[in-house]
Amino acid sequence: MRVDVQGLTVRYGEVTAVDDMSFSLSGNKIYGLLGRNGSGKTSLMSTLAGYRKPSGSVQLDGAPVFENAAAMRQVCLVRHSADAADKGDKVSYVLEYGAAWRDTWDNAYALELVDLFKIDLKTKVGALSLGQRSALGVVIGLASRSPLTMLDEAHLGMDTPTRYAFYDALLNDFMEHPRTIVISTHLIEELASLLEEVLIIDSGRLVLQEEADVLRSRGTEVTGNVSDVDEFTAALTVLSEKSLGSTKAAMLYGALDYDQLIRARQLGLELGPIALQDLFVHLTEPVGGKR
Ligand SMILES: Nc1ncnc2c1ncn2[C@@H]1O[C@H](COP(=O)(O)OP(=O)(O)OP(=O)(O)O)[C@@H](O)[C@H]1O
Repeated sequence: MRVDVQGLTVRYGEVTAVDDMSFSLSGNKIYGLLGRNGSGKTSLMSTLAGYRKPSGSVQLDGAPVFENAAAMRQVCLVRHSADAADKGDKVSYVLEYGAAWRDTWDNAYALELVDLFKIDLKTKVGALSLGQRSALGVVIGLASRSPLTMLDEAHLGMDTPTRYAFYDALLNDFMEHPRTIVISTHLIEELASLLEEVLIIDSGRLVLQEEADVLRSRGTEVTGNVSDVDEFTAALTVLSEKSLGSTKAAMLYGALDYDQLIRARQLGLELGPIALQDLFVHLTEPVGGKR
């Protein structure tokens, strides 16, 4: 599903959560929506899902989503820890409701995922742990097979093995059933390898939208002897550094030119792709104000 957003602003009284945002998603990719706390991710996704009237335009496959039942049936937004589900409902009822609402729902797959995440169908939502509630949200999100599926911090409270099971399920199902998936997360490195395109938002504004591989090529990780790395990076933009004994790794922002690549080789430095997380930290406003 294609998504077109034009001049979108979301305000809560004095607070501008989304500030004149415009972008398009060509579709059938896994998109990472990255942004610091309060940057506007949830406000943006709920507007894309048609939950709030947009100031500006939000179109899904060329049609406005707000007050458009047919378009809204094509969308599944899973907020963290399945908080939209009624705590008194049994898991089995939540799945039935999911099935009734979505034409693309795959019930056999939903049951497979419930089994994978070890969720008892007879348990009431309120009796599930935080991680189990999140897993239920993921079951709904994936089994819906919605042409636009948005997962907003869907991993909240999941332990590490469960999160990895979620990432595997997501990737496998996406390969078999390509669709537009938007994931917001603060665990950037864990999900980085799944993301094909990345949108970074900061204070309600789109900072960048780029293919994940292109984004990674905007920086370099340089590893070698502490003194060699220090010499090499002296005049460059260093995003972060890590030292272990006599070895140091520095994350650099900006592409290296030919002479710098030659110098790195002379010094015996190893060059590798930069971590998405370091780029993200660099591109968004630091905690406590401007750099
Ligand atoms: N219902 C609301 N009433 C008033 N202000 C709100 C409301 N919902 C969100 N906001 C404000 O809008 C801004 C964006 O919030 P939003 O939840 O969209 O950000 P987010 O990027 O999803 O944050 P997080 O990563 O912490 O979940 C914040 O300043 C927040 O305080």
